[in-house]
Amino acid sequence: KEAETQQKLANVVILATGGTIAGAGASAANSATYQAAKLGVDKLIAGVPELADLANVRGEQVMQIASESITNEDLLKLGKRVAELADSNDVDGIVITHGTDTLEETAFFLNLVEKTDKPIVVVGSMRPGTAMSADGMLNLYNAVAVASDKQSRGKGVLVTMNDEIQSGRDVSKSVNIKTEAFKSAWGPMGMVVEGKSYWFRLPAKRHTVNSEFDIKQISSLPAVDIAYGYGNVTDTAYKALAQNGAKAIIHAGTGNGSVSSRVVPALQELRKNGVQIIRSSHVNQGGFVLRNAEQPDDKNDWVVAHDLNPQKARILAMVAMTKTQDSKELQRIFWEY
Ligand SMILES: NC(=O)C[C@H](N)C(=O)O
Repeated sequence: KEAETQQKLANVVILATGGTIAGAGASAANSATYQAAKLGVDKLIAGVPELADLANVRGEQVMQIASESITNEDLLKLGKRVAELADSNDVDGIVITHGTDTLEETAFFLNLVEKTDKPIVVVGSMRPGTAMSADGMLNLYNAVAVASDKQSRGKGVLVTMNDEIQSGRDVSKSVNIKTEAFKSAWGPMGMVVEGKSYWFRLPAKRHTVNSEFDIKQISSLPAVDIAYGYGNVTDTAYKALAQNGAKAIIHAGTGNGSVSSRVVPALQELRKNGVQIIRSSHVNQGGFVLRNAEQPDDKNDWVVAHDLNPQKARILAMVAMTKTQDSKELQRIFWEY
């Protein structure tokens, strides 16, 4: 009988990378003061015995770090392991436990480069498992529920936080401390309640199987950095980033991705020297940057990130620049993904 149910259940692999979901604090009152990335994947799985009702779950520790310390090499390592698992016949879905600080970057990266329609779900928590009202257990349970559900196929990389199913492309950590931290300007795709998913919308942008990018073809990512726009800004950071080897600079601009008149000449000069300039917005939710609005992008040969926030624009620029150095191609990619 047991063997029969095991056969019916989906096979889900949990790839653990660290973060607060694997964190531990000194007391149950420590919801914000704790060390991230302490617990191994076996402990995470053992902490939620109900996972066994949803899927045949096994775990792998890919790394053990707080997500603010994730590097491009870590992204590639994780991405390549996800692709190997997605290719194997005995894997139906993949869950990645991850710190929340850069979770949106990893989720978007995987959304761009994994050539599979199998569910890939990235999940974290805002409180460590040792805290009162810890959110990791339920978030993980929901992630495994979504990853083992056939309905989740072909919807791009997903994120399950706070009972919601979000698109890995759109979602962003918009609040810290609170458990309702992850929001998308375009709304969640669905909800998970008691291990069952309820879907309401689909992503309109290219992803996974419809993406022109493939992790198997990517061996390194180019240097792309971000500089912040604010009152009284100077061009120092932009110039320093370029001097340090940045192939593209994401302008985390004010408002519509506007650029201070004190910075414009430096960006025009950098572009002439081959550095791509990509205008995005650092408004907290729902940045929306259009070509030639605020700045003459056609004349300057700059690119706009449209609705992608600066950290997501960095991910797309890196992936795109593994294939093209042409600013018009880059702009096409920014419209399509
Ligand atoms: N809530 C968290 O996971 C935050 C932690 N700093 C991390 O990103 O690893």
